[in-house]
Amino acid sequence: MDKTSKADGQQETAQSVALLVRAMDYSAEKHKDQRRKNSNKHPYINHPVRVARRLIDAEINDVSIIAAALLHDTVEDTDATKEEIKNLFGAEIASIVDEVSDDKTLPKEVRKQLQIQHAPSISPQAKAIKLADKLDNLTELLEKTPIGWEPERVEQYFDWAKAVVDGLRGVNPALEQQLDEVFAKKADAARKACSSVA
Ligand SMILES: Nc1nc2c(ncn2[C@@H]2O[C@H](COP(=O)(O)OP(=O)(O)O)[C@@H](OP(=O)(O)OP(=O)(O)O)[C@H]2O)c(=O)[nH]1
Ligand SMILES: [Mn+2]
Repeated sequence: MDKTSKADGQQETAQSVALLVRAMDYSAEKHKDQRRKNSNKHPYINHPVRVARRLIDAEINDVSIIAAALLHDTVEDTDATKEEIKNLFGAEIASIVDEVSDDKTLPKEVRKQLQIQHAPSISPQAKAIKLADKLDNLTELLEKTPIGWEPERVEQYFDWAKAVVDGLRGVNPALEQQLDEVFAKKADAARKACSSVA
């Protein structure tokens, strides 16, 4: 590698690191008063950071995808707007965040149905984030039930998430395999619960 391309590479790395730190800082600030819904009540920011880490573990290293993963719940769940994300992080990241954001002005039933409907046609970048998001929520759900969720609601979330995930398949075998393991564990737990009743 000659001197110029080495310097270019270092500058690119510095820009990527800066972008990721700015995305993490923005997300932490926006989610600062939110907690996860289960009895651990961990800070909400743990979830977007874990989603980003799950993508890295699945060998997805694209800076725009990782930044969008860190930001993925800001527009849906805080006062962040698509315009602000675009101004701060650029059109590509804003577009991915938009693709993974539910429109919270719509009734819940409609939002959930739209996720199933849209899953097959969103971009591969958005599909990867949604796979990691569902993997994280389902893994947490297997371990601990959110406060106030009856077993029936947990069942419904698993069934709905499976329908969304099936529409997202084809972008990352590692994430899909981990999701299949979670679905298998859930089915196993349900079988055991059934046989202990019988
Ligand atoms: N499993 C789990 N989920 C929790 C917890 N705390 C907060 N959540 C969030 O709750 C959402 C799922 O709950 P729902 O009641 O179905 O969704 P809603 O927020 O859209 O109404 C997920 O949002 P999301 O990330 O936007 O994903 P999704 O709704 O698109 O799946 C998830 O991140 C927790 O302790 N455990
Ligand atoms: Mn999420």
